[in-house]
Amino acid sequence: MPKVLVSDSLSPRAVEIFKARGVEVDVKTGLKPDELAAIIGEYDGLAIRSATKVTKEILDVATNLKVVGRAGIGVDNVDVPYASQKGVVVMNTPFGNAITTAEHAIAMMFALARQIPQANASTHASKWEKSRFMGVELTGKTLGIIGCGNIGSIVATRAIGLRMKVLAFDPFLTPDRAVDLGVEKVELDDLIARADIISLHTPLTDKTRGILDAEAIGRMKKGVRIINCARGGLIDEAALKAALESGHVAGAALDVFEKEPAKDNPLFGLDTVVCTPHLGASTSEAQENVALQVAEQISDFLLTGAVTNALNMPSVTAEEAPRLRPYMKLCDQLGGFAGQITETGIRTVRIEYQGGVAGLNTKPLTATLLRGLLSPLLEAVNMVSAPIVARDRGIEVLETKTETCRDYHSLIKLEVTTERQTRGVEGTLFGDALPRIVDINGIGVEAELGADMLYLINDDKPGFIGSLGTTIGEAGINIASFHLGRAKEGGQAICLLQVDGPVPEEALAAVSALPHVVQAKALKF
Ligand SMILES: NC(=O)C1=CN([C@@H]2O[C@H](COP(=O)(O)OP(=O)(O)OC[C@H]3O[C@@H](n4cnc5c(N)ncnc54)[C@H](O)[C@@H]3O)[C@@H](O)[C@H]2O)C=CC1
Ligand SMILES: O=C(O)CCC(=O)C(=O)O
Repeated sequence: MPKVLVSDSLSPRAVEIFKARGVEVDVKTGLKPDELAAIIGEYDGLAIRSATKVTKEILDVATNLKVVGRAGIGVDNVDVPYASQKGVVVMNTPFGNAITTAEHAIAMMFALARQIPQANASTHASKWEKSRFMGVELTGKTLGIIGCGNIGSIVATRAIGLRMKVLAFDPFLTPDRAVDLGVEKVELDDLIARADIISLHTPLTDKTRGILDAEAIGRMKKGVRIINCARGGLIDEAALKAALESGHVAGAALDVFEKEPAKDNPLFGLDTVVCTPHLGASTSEAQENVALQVAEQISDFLLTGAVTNALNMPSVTAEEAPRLRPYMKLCDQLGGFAGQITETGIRTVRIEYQGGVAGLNTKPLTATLLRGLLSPLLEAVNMVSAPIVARDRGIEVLETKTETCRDYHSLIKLEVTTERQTRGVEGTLFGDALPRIVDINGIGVEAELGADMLYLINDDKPGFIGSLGTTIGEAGINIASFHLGRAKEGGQAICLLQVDGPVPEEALAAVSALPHVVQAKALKF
């Protein structure tokens, strides 16, 4: 039974779901990094919010970990590239808390416009300062949204409902989507110069870090108000403080801070600043949504192999997973075969899916082929990291799909071009379940791959098979199955032998030394 750790406070629904799905679950919140490191090795899955930091150090000792599920959107508390290297799938729940967070941004906008928190504190203090809290009306004001994805676009539609004019800066926002939303798509400089209120809704990346720095703030309208319910590092806090103190910025509403938990921050104590402790996602509805989703996603992955909302792996639905499984086995074998007979640097990998398989989700199949191909050549490559490793090494991966297939229901062709040559291997499924290699370098075979194989390229000469059998027999190796193929009579031939155990080096050397042998390799699957 797979075992999951819930290390941040999640709705109890998550635990109920894990248990109902047959996943063992422990809840241990508030762990220090060394405490998490001491126990993480026991778990197959980890369910988190933002408090747990899934660092390199944690991933290095997470020897059984297969999946990290973030009950929420931002995964900046997870070292995703390193998790990919380690083969750990990282998932989030991209929609579960979007409405709630957008509503928080709108609430912050009202809080700023009418100074509600300050007026509330003053009234509680029996001051009745009616003339101190002169607000601004939102109707007719211009809201500039930076990052118009899930949350930004919900904020936009709510703001339009408030009769505001909405500008959006987002390089990935299409003009059609902007029209559908009713926003004006603009460049950042334009937004900064025109907005009365600016609300941030981008992830924190190298490009967005400090997107509102001293220079950007300096170019804003005097009296601008700024809302940040996304991530702390998006605003230069020192620059914001200076602009608030000079009166250039009239107010800021911040849910997120450069350093969290924010117990001590340069902006604390300023009368023009409204703060909440990263509450954007904190409604019972959103927490229920994300807990439920993350528990389902983690359980699906651990129990069925279905992949939903992963940041570092192609999606596989629960329906697809059982159909893909035999093809994944075939891809593993095709990739592993090609990888083990490849000796020089790979330049190009061509994958062709023919027939029925072309209609399936082939992304996980390609990831499996690449894993199989690269595993014999590189250490610790897995399905998650293989496509990244291939790209980083400049290996061109070309994928084509053809719905027709001449001889089989489905055929997967893998062709690998190295510095020296191009080699190909093709495979199919018998009875929709049993992987078979049907072609190696243009020579037809029909081979089932076992754990230990002996692969030979030889000249097609009389007596060769006999001498091969004798040599192998003398080495004490039992042959389980024997597959032959040749290009033409007397031409180049291949032998693929399934043997009962690893082929010792001396036996391989004896086979290699036989007359007519061009190449001999011991393969493992
Ligand atoms: N305060 C809180 O509790 C919460 C905060 N968040 C934060 O909100 C962020 C946004 O969430 P979603 O809208 O769901 O994400 P999303 O991925 O749907 O939208 C983000 C948008 O930012 C855009 N973007 C990326 N780089 C940009 C750049 N350089 N300039 C302008 N736009 C850029 C993207 O194209 C995308 O449309 C999350 O990354 C997370 O950090 C999310 C949930 C709760
Ligand atoms: O889990 C939380 O409270 C924070 C939510 C958040 O920041 C996110 O989903 O990105």
